[in-house]
Amino acid sequence: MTAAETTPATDPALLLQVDGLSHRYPTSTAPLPALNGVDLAVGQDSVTAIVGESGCGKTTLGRMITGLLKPSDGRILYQGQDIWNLGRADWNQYRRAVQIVQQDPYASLNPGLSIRETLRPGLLHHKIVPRREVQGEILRLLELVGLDADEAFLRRFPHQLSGGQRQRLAVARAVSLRPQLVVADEPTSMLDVSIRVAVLDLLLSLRAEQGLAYVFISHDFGVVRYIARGGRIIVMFFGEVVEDGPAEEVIKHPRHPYSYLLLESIPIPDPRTARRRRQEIATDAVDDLAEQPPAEEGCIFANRCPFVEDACRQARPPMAEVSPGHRAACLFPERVPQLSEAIPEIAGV
Ligand SMILES: Nc1ncnc2c1ncn2[C@@H]1O[C@H](COP(=O)(O)OP(=O)(O)OP(=O)(O)O)[C@@H](O)[C@H]1O
Repeated sequence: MTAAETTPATDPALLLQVDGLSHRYPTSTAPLPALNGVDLAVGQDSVTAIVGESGCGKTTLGRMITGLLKPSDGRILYQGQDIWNLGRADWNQYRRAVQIVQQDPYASLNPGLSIRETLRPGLLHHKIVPRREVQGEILRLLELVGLDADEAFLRRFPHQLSGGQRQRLAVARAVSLRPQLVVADEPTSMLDVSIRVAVLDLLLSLRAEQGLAYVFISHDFGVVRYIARGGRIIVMFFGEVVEDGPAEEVIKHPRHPYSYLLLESIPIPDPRTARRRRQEIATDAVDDLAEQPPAEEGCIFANRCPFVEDACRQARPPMAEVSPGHRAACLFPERVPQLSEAIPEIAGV
């Protein structure tokens, strides 16, 4: 390994560092740029929420953090080590320490495996507990995630579970390997609102009990607000990070026009308030990433920005500090107005 590949993370509280990450998917025509120069840092025992519209690259980023997809450019440093330069033993250790919970528990659980068979192989393969204790550990995990911890339940198959139970099982499988970081990719977006809150509460309680860090991916600022309290929010647009700051600050006082418009477009249950909300630019589908403007053509959000100036079309604005620990890629962050209303905790509740 070169010195750069083994550079230790400067902050000992830092678990994971993403450094200039870019990805282009090969297509039959030109490569499709899905991520462009993404930086982020994840502290031990922290919550980092990644929010943005569909297609902005959130899942691509999550899969890369989990080691499921190799970036075209950039590095992912785990405890200071580039994960793509790890030896076999360290790589196995990384794949255990960083787990993913995906959006669709129907797709992520093998329908042919019972609950016992879903949880058992990982415990054995990674020698989490001695073989004779595996059964007890499976029952402990089921109890931990709020499922029935009994023999009859262990024999059930995913199709015999409700959507919420299936997602609890997916969470149990992720935490069974005693990870340090869980990437949760829209883990509640396919669940009913009532069940959604219960699963979010489960994730929060597991974090407190097990000292887990989360990278939580969502398009829903209400959900992000609930889960990321005390953590950070990273807003992505068009494959790039446009804002990164303490969760409460980003939600109460966004400093990038895209974050502002995303927050302003959240539906409010009160119809009188709802009428006042703006439902424009940010709610459009994200543009075709193949059309992403090159850096020399200015700000990535310029064509939709209500506050755009000529200067914004000269070069891509760099991420710049707008207040301590809060950065935005905007030349005029002071023009972003205050939100018209505080957003509800979870949209629709
Ligand atoms: N395997 C693939 N091959 C080609 N293009 C892909 C592939 N996976 C994703 N993309 C494209 O890359 C871009 C980013 O996709 P990604 O799934 O990371 O975004 P996202 O923000 O997670 O969106 P969603 O919430 O809809 O999943 C999109 O334009 C998507 O169509």
